[in-house]
Amino acid sequence: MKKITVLGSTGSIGTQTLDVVSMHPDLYQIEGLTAGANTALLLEQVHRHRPKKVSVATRELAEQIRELLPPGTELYWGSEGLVEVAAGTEADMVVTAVMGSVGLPSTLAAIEAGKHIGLANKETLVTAGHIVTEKAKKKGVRLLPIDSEHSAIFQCLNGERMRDVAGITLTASGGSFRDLSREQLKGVTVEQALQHPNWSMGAKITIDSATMVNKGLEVIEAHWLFGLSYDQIHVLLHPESIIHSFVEFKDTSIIAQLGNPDMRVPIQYALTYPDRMSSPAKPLSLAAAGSLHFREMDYERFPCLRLAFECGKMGGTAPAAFNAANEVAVARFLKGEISFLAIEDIIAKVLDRHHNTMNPDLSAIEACDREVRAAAAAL
Ligand SMILES: NC(=O)C1=CN([C@@H]2O[C@H](COP(=O)(O)OP(=O)(O)OC[C@H]3O[C@@H](n4cnc5c(N)ncnc54)[C@H](OP(=O)(O)O)[C@@H]3O)[C@@H](O)[C@H]2O)C=CC1
Ligand SMILES: CC(=O)[C@@H](O)[C@H](O)COP(=O)(O)O
Ligand SMILES: [Mn+2]
Repeated sequence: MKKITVLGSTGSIGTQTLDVVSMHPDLYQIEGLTAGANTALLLEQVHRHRPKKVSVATRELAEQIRELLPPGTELYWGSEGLVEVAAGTEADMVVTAVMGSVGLPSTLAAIEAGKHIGLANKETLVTAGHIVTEKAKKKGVRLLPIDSEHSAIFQCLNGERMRDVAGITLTASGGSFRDLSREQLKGVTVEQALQHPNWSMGAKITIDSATMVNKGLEVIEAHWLFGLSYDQIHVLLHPESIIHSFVEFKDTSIIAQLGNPDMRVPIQYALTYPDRMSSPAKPLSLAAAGSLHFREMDYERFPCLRLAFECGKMGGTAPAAFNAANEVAVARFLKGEISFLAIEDIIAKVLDRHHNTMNPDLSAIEACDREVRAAAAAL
């Protein structure tokens, strides 16, 4: 019986992780769960999966649910609560499915405690990739990718030698506004931005897909996960999201991973690795798909992707600054405070003013995150 903790169990990845766990009750047991503010869903999950420890975003929320928990369930809150649930149970694996850089300290704590990581929270590697990967190596824990593109690359690399790899290509759907010109982007609404063509995901990542920030974060995530240089990482527009990504080898052979867009597949693979099990996902019929399409990435149309590559190559605190500016700008867009195109403006302005610190430790990254958030909120 594998023991699993899910950080962010009430979100899109979190609920799908619990779906996978529920399909295999003989294989998995839930040790810990955390939510932000959705206490109603957390309570349902707690009564179903009986974790030993749970956490919510604030003390107030914790007090609201204290009496409603099954006897013996330990209750925590805030960032310390996340860390306690991440590190303080007997879990073998922690699935990191919280949204944003708030996931960093708990992921580090889980690694420090020797837990294997099912990594959905890409912001963790973007902000502190050098620290997270070094700690994972030192502790001998696996960083098993859940992000669909990285799971695809991980699967394509299975049994291969990294020295034989020429490069990898991450596919990008283009997001909700793939076929709109920059002129047409001026009038788009939050509701339109939240209509992803292929995937049903949390609000923040759906907006990130439309700005192509998501692919930018994924490029940096891939750099750290697979130890590849930025010149070996490419992005290709693929509207159908059926080829999830591919690896090109030195002999020109390409190995790709394909499937209908369904996150339960990469989530389950992270849980079962190196085994595979049957899945409720709809099998892919290439005959039914008929044709797949590809386009070169247009970096003028999607400038955030270019910025992400630049920040990745720069290193230091630049990727953390890129990420924090984006988190604030997206939250402001979702609240209706700024336009869609202002997300890019805010990121670009923040980066223009950013003083890069090379090889930052955790406190330098946290300071950068705080400073950039304040700057991005004021723009
Ligand atoms: N959704 C997807 O298909 C994919 C997601 N990812 C990545 O996975 C991560 C999660 O994405 P997704 O599931 O879409 O996001 P959601 O917004 O759907 O869920 C986020 C989760 O984090 C919790 N949360 C949010 N803020 C806080 C906080 N301050 N403290 C504690 N918990 C908090 C939420 O709690 P609550 O809802 O209770 O407030 C929720 O459980 C992101 O990093 C994303 O980039 C990667 C690939 C695919
Ligand atoms: C499902 C998943 O992994 C998302 O990160 C997805 O990649 C978003 O799609 P695009 O960013 O390609 O629009
Ligand atoms: Mn992805």
